[in-house]
Amino acid sequence: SPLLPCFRVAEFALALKQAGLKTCCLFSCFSWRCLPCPGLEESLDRKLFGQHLVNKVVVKAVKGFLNNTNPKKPLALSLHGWTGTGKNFVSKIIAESIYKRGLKSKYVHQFVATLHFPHADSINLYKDQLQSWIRGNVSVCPRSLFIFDEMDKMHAGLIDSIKPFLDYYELLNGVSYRKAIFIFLSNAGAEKITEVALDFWRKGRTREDIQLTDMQNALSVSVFNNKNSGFWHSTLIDRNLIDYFVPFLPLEYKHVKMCVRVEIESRGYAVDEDILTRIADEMTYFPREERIYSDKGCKTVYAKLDYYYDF
Ligand SMILES: Nc1ncnc2c1ncn2[C@@H]1O[C@H](COP(=O)(O)OP(=O)(O)OP(=O)(O)O)[C@@H](O)[C@H]1O
Repeated sequence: SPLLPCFRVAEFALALKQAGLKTCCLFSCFSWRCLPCPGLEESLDRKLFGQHLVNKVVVKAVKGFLNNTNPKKPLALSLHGWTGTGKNFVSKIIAESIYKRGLKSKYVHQFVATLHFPHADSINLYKDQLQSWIRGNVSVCPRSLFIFDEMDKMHAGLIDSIKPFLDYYELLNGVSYRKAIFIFLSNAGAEKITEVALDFWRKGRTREDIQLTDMQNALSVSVFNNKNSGFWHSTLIDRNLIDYFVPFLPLEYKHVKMCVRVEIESRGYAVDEDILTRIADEMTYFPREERIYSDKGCKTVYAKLDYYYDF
């Protein structure tokens, strides 16, 4: 039965409790979903539009990692793409597939570069704080998830301070980081991704023909060489500590319409096709001649909805 592992975990937890053992594992097991991530693939298929590469890589990476009882290093995913194409959205779906409380779980930790690390002259302080924060949280629960947003705005060098945690060490000062997951989000490489997508479009090939191999080398090089990427001179790439570069394609008119439809339905209103089209038409698209890709992805469609519907 697919529920069997759940019962096993519950039985195990109960046994530990009866034996008076209050361990982190006990708590973390209770707040996990059943492995291996039953909802991840289904959620991505249903909720994420126009990102066939993302579905493929994320499911493979996360499921594979969670199924491995003895990983040699923590999982490090680097999500790249244009604004509003779903990077935060996918992080949320991953968190929800692992932890019952999703992003609200106490084992999920989010950092936003401009919010948490705003001052260049405090970089040494941030390095210390970040290291002790990660160390503290992984000591409490090895299955912790760390999400770093706006990596392209992160001061060069800061991210290097977490390098030891991403590496292949069995233990660092008595703590193993091998079961943790690190997700980095950034706009770096978005131009390169768009270039590849546009090239396919101009050649009359479908978007779904784009393969990971069309993207990955180009992406890693462009991110590495971009001084503003936050990964610049970063030993994370240098030492191959990023397991997967995940490219988010720019969203087209039809995807914007899908986002609007979902939002109207989620607010419990009947979909008015006319309003839906008008909202999608109001978004701006690039490049200037072809006008294929939404320059804000799906990001601002929700605000536009408020204007048309009297919610
Ligand atoms: N590919 C997509 N499929 C379905 N919904 C999407 C997609 N992309 C974006 N959205 C919707 O738009 C919202 C904003 O997207 P999100 O915050 O994930 O963008 P982002 O790529 O993280 O942008 P930024 O780079 O500006 O942080 C999401 O919460 C989601 O509702």
